[in-house]
Amino acid sequence: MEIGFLGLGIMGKAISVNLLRHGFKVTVWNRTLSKCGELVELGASVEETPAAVVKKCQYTIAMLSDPSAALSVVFDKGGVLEQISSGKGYIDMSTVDADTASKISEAILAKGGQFLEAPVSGSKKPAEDGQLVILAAGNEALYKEVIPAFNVIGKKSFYLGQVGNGAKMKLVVNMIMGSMMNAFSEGLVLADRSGLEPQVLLDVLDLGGIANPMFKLKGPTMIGRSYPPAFPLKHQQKDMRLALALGDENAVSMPIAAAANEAFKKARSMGLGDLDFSAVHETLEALKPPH
Ligand SMILES: NC(=O)C1=CN([C@@H]2O[C@H](COP(=O)(O)OP(=O)(O)OC[C@H]3O[C@@H](n4cnc5c(N)ncnc54)[C@H](OP(=O)(O)O)[C@@H]3O)[C@@H](O)[C@H]2O)C=CC1
Ligand SMILES: O=CCCC(=O)O
Repeated sequence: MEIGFLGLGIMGKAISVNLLRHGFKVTVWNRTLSKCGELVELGASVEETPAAVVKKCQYTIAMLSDPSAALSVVFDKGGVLEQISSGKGYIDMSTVDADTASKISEAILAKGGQFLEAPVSGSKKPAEDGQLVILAAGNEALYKEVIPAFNVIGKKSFYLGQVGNGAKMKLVVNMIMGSMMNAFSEGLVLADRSGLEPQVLLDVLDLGGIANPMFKLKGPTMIGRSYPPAFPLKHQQKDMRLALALGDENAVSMPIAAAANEAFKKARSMGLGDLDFSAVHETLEALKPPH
């Protein structure tokens, strides 16, 4: 199966490498074209525009930063719409809102193409290891056709029905995750300031009912105040913002998510947007060195 891949950031690169490793032919494009070099060394082909990738491949996957990037790659000059046609499938794995997914879907369908949104749960390491959770919605026939690729990319795929449901599910999950990360940060600081060993707190948490892979993975680096980016904080804040807008549309009050969003915004204002989202820890006053 020949797959086109648009967007070689943290996730796009990891997913493309994994597809190549499993014998898929992959043709890549990235806005900053120089980032394609590493993939070429591993056997990928490169094209100079998203349109050229779509022209060459029956199926094209995109993994882009946010709604504006996802729209630009489809609608701008040299974009996906110029070459999408009957018999071609476009699969957008970027985390966006339901409106963005619907706009893209309508445009692709109007050109005779097939569309699937397929945001993912899981970060850099699960992407490298093919252990993502895929939240697909849209054209069910296309979903079935690309299952061989999804089986390599993820450990489980969900088909969620109409376009928009994938985006909504992903935003709900990340809203919970962003809120948890803030509570966890406060807990680490509270333990430290009240004379407890944060590492012992991690051990206690890991044995109880709120044990989870995120605390286990991020806890030790947060204690060391190191935040190498796996999931960039600017993207987590984008997801909180989009989840809050979904809450707004549905009249769901979300005071905890709103507070978490403020903390991520504050972290961005401190210049921490490109670090891992666990860097929200740095917003806590108690962590800062005394003046
Ligand atoms: N990292 C993670 O753990 C996870 C991320 N996600 C989601 O996946 C998506 C990608 O995340 P991630 O790989 O971490 O992000 P990165 O910031 O590492 O990569 C973003 C990608 O989008 C491209 N891009 C940005 N703006 C534009 C634009 N205007 N036009 C064309 N391309 C553009 C970048 O190109 P360039 O190289 O030129 O800047 C790059 O390829 C996001 O929606 C994120 O929320 C989902 C699950 C986990
Ligand atoms: O959108 C990013 C999700 C990160 C994760 O699930 O660990």
